[in-house]
Amino acid sequence: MPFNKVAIIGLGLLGGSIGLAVRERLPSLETVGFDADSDVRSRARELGLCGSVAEDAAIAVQDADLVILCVPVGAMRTAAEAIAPALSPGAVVSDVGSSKERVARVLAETLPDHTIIPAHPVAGTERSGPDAGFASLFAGRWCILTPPAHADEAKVGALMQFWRALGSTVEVMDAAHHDMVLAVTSHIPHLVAYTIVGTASDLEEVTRSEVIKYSAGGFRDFTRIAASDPTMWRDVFLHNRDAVLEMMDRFLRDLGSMRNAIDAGDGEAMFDLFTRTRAIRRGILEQGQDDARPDFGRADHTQETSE
Ligand SMILES: NC(=O)c1ccc[n+]([C@@H]2O[C@H](COP(=O)([O-])OP(=O)(O)OC[C@H]3O[C@@H](n4cnc5c(N)ncnc54)[C@H](O)[C@@H]3O)[C@@H](O)[C@H]2O)c1
Ligand SMILES: O=C(O)C(=O)C[C@]1(C(=O)O)C=C[C@@H](O)C=C1
Repeated sequence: MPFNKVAIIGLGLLGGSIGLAVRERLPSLETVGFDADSDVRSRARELGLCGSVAEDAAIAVQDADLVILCVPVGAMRTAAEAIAPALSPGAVVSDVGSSKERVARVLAETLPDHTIIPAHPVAGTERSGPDAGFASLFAGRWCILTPPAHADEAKVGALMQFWRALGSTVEVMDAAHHDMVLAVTSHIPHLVAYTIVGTASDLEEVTRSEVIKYSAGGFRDFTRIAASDPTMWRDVFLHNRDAVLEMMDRFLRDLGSMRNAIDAGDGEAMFDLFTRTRAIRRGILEQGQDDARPDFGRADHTQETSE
């Protein structure tokens, strides 16, 4: 492994999972963690998420050759400012933020003299906080790196090696392209889930108890997604604004077409779309990519919220 010491800033679902995965898969790699919330730092120590948990971000990154910012995308600047004075000159600074272009810009502005290689492990659950982390989160999942155009290739290769060691399949992508793809595959689906659950709970005829009572099927899947962390997702939509708006306009057009088909009794249009989307689902399953996260439902830490 090309790294000796990794500093993990932010010890929630992502940071905690990285710490646990390193302990399991790269036991010789030293891990130091930090979180801005003192309760999270205490809990991270109890859970052993990292080899040690520092009381200060600057102390955590001292002598680290890899620093991973695992904070909401809106907190990246504050987190980067806090580590700036103590970073080793040769350290690789990365992150796990769900949107990439603006985060990359913020990190480059805040840490102009350092190697920044943004990353996004496309792996998560609706849970957050230090108790949500688990070692197998990244196994068999994609991790997308979005290095700047003239990034040091050896350092990009080292970061790839790190994520592969945690079980991920690594892909390199342009940050703007990443943001467009993730807008449609992750960000808008979350927005749809938040909205449909909100709409259902707002309807006067459908009382909250009925929403819960009849949510055994498709709606229940939406409630899982809609239980995702509000801070994280507010920040994603504030940061990936342009790509989300572009993809949302397309989605709204397509939703409008479906509305027209229903209004006109055009069963053929509906049948065609539903047949096409069913084939997409089958294709995903044939590639061996189920929609369940690794071990989902088999261990306590991955069970649904509120159960
Ligand atoms: N949850 C997911 O499914 C998922 C998946 C992939 C990537 N991500 C990305 O990972 C990042 C972290 O998400 P998470 O799910 O682990 O969130 P989380 O809420 O579980 O953890 C975030 C932690 O960051 C801490 N924090 C906030 N500001 C800080 C600062 N300035 N310095 C130090 N610590 C700070 C918080 O106290 C919290 O403990 C986000 O950028 C998110 O977009 C999330
Ligand atoms: O499965 C879930 O609960 C997730 O929301 C995971 C998910 C996704 O949309 O795929 C959410 C945000 C991330 O940036 C990456 C993964």
